[in-house]
Amino acid sequence: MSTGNAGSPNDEAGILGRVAATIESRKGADPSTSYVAKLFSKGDDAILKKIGEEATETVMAAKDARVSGDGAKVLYEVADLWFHSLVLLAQFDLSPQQVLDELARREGISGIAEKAARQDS
Ligand SMILES: N=c1c2ncn([C@@H]3O[C@H](COP(=O)(O)OP(=O)(O)OP(=O)(O)O)[C@@H](O)[C@H]3O)c2ncn1[C@@H]1O[C@H](COP(=O)(O)O)[C@@H](O)[C@H]1O
Repeated sequence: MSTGNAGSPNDEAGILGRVAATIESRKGADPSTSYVAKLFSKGDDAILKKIGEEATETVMAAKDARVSGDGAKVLYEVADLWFHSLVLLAQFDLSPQQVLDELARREGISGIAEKAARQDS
């Protein structure tokens, strides 16, 4: 785990912010030289398809890891999922910082208590 490393060049906000900035810079770039530009050129459905694929591959890697005891593939697949989620956020002009802010807003609020307090629960 990398908690407690705020200020490191690889702290969570740092690396997410840098990759998000690179992704943003690919809007309108040449799809023949950039994977992200290629995804943007294909539009919503192609990006959403990748999210679905990477989520499924994450599930499969976790099931395999329970058998093999090797979690390395889980890390690899979650990185793919997070990366494609960053592309999705950029497609909707949203930023990883906004997701971090939402997590910070929820910090300390029990999921059980939050669900019980919902009007429609
Ligand atoms: N972090 C990533 C990253 N993670 C995964 N991928 C690519 O995501 C693609 C999909 O992975 P898959 O395992 O599903 O491979 P695949 O089945 O061949 O994929 P498809 O061709 O079917 O989409 C692969 O081409 C990976 O190389 C990434 N591509 C780019 N980045 C970051 O985005 C930046 C910009 O990339 P470009 O736009 O390509 O310059 C890079 O500098 C990196 O920081």
